[in-house]
Amino acid sequence: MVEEVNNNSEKIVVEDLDFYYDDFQALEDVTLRVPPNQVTALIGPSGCGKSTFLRTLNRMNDLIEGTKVEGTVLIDGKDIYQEDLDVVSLRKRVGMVFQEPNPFPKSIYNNVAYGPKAHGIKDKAELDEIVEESLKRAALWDEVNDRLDKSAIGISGGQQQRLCIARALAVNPDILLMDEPTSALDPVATAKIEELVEELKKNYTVVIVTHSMQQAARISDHTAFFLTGEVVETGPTEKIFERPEDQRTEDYITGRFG
Ligand SMILES: Nc1ncnc2c1ncn2[C@@H]1O[C@H](COP(=O)(O)OP(=O)(O)OP(=O)(O)O)[C@@H](O)[C@H]1O
Repeated sequence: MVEEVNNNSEKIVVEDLDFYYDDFQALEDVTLRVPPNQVTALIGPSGCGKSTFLRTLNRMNDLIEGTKVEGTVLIDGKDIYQEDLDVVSLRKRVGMVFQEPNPFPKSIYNNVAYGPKAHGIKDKAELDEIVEESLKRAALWDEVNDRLDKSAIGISGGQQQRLCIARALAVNPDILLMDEPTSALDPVATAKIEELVEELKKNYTVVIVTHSMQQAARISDHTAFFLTGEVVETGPTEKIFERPEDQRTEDYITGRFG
């Protein structure tokens, strides 16, 4: 089912996307629109292609040998799979946060400053400002501003995950991809990340994979339900959860399978 949309208002437009790991087809004919400054949740049973799909949005799958993509992914109307596209700047614009917090074994400051430095920013005052602003946006500044030179490995898992979010924000993306960002966290740390996601959508377009339907219902505006590599249904989260059109969506959200 394809939702009626106004193309001009879409941040990401995916049309007829197929994806292969060698001979195995992991995504089939995926068509999906992601609206700007909203949270879009990808839900569905394990192995249905959510993470694979997420990684097609910043070409992270290119790093896996033997993979093949067919179809179209437009970001702000531009095809991100066109041959001469600069993948480094694509990944700068489309940041990513993973399931396990994965800070670098460096100081808190250098975790956040790493990306801007790699992109050529050398001025200390400018870096200081980026680090502070990114940590504030990731709702971590108040907890770590007195120990920026301490190792990122010494902070809690929830703080590490917010640090990874700050690290992604430091290179000024406009889209943030989150692959089950709370699955390794306790309920308190999870609640903080969920609150943060709500806040982030004011400035960023967020696409989040989650195993938790409660989480999708709490924090997303749009939801796409994936099943064996296909998008079965997509639409406003409230509609998907309260009035799904496809029986398979209903079965999944009511816990009848998956
Ligand atoms: N690097 C890879 N090489 C080969 N097959 C892969 C690879 N990564 C994923 N797959 C396969 O592609 C399919 C989709 O996997 P994917 O991780 O995208 O699903 P998912 O919905 O995100 O699952 P989960 O919720 O368990 O993370 C699965 O059958 C998986 O085994």
